[in-house]
Amino acid sequence: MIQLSNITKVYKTKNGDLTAVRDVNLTINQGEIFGIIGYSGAGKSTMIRLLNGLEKPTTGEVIVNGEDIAHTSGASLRQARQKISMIFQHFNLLWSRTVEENIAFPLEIAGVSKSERASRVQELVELVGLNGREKAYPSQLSGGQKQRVGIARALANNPEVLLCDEATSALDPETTDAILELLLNINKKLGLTIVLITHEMHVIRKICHRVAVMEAGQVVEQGKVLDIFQNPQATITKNFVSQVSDSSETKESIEQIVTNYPTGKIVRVTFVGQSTKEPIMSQLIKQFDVDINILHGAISHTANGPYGTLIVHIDGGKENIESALQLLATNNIQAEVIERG
Ligand SMILES: Nc1ncnc2c1ncn2[C@@H]1O[C@H](COP(=O)(O)OP(=O)(O)OP(=O)(O)O)[C@@H](O)[C@H]1O
Repeated sequence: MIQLSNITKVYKTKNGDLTAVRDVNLTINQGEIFGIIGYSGAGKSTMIRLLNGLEKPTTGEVIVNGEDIAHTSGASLRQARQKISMIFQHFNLLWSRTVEENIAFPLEIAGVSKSERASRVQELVELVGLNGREKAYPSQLSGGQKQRVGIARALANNPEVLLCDEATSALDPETTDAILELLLNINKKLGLTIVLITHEMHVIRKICHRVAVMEAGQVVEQGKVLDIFQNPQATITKNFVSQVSDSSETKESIEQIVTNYPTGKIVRVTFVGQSTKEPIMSQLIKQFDVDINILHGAISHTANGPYGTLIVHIDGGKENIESALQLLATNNIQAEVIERG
């Protein structure tokens, strides 16, 4: 559906060349929700602008729907871009137009007749849950409702790809979840391919099927969201994962236990699928004569399925602890030592 091959983007600035994106290769499949996560300056906005042809790569190819966006211009670029829609952090609504007039705007530009426009707008209003708010102006809407207008407007001309530029970053946590649910429903209902950029791992966990992690213009890690949560490789990915896995209380209790119990190891154990059903902890205690103290436990849900995390303090003889960790590994259970006593 979307193929980025060897993409590099260099901006010419008055201080010299600045490489915003460096040698990126990505494939995004039809109908998937793909997330790009990174801190500020990582190159996410540049990536999204490359996907809709607002920026041209310095080298490389951007294929969307069979069309080489990077090497197309004029009428054929405009035509290709009709199939690529976008929603924004600050909604970018027309403030002097009502909800229904905002949604109708791209239909007017596309030359859709007045009666067709009216029925399409009503369909979209229902799809995004704005019934009864058709005549309201953006200033009379909550942030979540404004983003619903943004989504309806983006879907008006039946795009094949929806790009989301930090679409929930200006919203409170509850509204963020409601908007993410809406995007997930739209993806399922319409089979729409969604590409989103964010700096929040919560967004990735909640709706994305796959994710690419960007740092200093490069994709340092990519894969299925469940795999990335279970077994993050790069340091930056581990930081993002701990954003949603470890509460501040857990961090405090880890610090406390390290002070109080200077021996043993603190280990984050991640269970997926069948492994959640095995009584593995009691097996470790019996078999290796170790003490296990549970510090934190949680089940998290991703678009690929649930996974469970336990943070435990394992104490006992050095060799026994090693053997216990070994047993987890042979059972295909991820165990990461996060602190050594
Ligand atoms: N038009 C431009 N001209 C020059 N440099 C740019 C331009 N756009 C982005 N950059 C630079 O490219 C790098 C990547 O920026 P980009 O906006 O893509 O990152 P980002 O991950 O989206 O960060 P943010 O969330 O802060 O926007 C930054 O160093 C930025 O200053």
